[in-house]
Amino acid sequence: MVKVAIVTGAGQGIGLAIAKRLHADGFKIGIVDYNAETAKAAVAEFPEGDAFAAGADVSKRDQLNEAFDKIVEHFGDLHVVVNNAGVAPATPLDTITPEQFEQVYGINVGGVLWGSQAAHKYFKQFGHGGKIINATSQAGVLGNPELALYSGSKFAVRGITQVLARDLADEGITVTAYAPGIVKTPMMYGIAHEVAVNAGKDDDWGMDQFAKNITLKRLSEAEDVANVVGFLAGPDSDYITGQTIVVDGGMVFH
Ligand SMILES: NC(=O)C1=CN([C@@H]2O[C@H](COP(=O)(O)OP(=O)(O)OC[C@H]3O[C@@H](n4cnc5c(N)ncnc54)[C@H](O)[C@@H]3O)[C@@H](O)[C@H]2O)C=CC1
Ligand SMILES: CC(=O)C(C)=O
Repeated sequence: MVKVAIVTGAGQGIGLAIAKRLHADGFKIGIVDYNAETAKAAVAEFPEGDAFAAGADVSKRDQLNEAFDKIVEHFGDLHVVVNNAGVAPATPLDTITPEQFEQVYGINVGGVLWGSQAAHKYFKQFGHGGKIINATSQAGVLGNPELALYSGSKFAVRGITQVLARDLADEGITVTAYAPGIVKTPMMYGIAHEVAVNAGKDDDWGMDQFAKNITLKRLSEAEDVANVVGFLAGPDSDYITGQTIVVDGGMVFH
């Protein structure tokens, strides 16, 4: 049986690491990203025929549905959906604009809702269950300074995960979330830079603001997160639903 997983935001960073891990676990990989260039480069990292990219902005339901349609038509099935795409601008309270609110919630929350809807449609159509796995953050468990929009959106992802776990359980669908800590990706270096500029400091200082409370005393690799998502996508997690698994080296305990 061909196992198929879709990972959004898999053009780089955590999403790409997840796609590679799921491929190593035997999945064919559908990559959804709004950056066509990185998505194409990501596909080239897989053996010929094992990965397929479809461009979409996850905040746009029609675009995301179309991307799912293309991937499912290409591989013929769907078993796992990882709603990973997200954005994280630093947003000190007085600087927040309605446009930023719509962008961050549209992508981080809308992307999870629309991706879950599309997953549900295909799990029903194929008559088997499936797994929906959503990206939240340690900042979605404990409010982080200067991240009001981002933290709020990631709290919402945990809420949606819990509700969908209850709503879809009867159909053999589990819904879980992963909450990374401070991962060495373009996103995290971007946040550290913004916070540093706002404070008139350098980027290392910005990173230290987030890194100083890590119990294991090292920043996260994207693979630390991908390992957990591999578990959530596989059969060993079949009795887990509604939970957020925190993979942050011990920043928040909940
Ligand atoms: N890097 C970190 O320290 C942490 C990241 N996370 C979460 O993990 C997820 C992945 O983060 P990173 O890999 O670090 O980010 P990243 O910025 O390095 O990569 C994100 C990817 O998603 C794509 N993307 C962004 N918005 C999109 C949209 N509207 N439609 C389609 N694709 C879109 C980008 O093109 C990029 O390929 C995000 O949801 C993020 O919030 C959570 C906790 C910590
Ligand atoms: C970007 C993020 O999720 C943080 C700082 O936890």
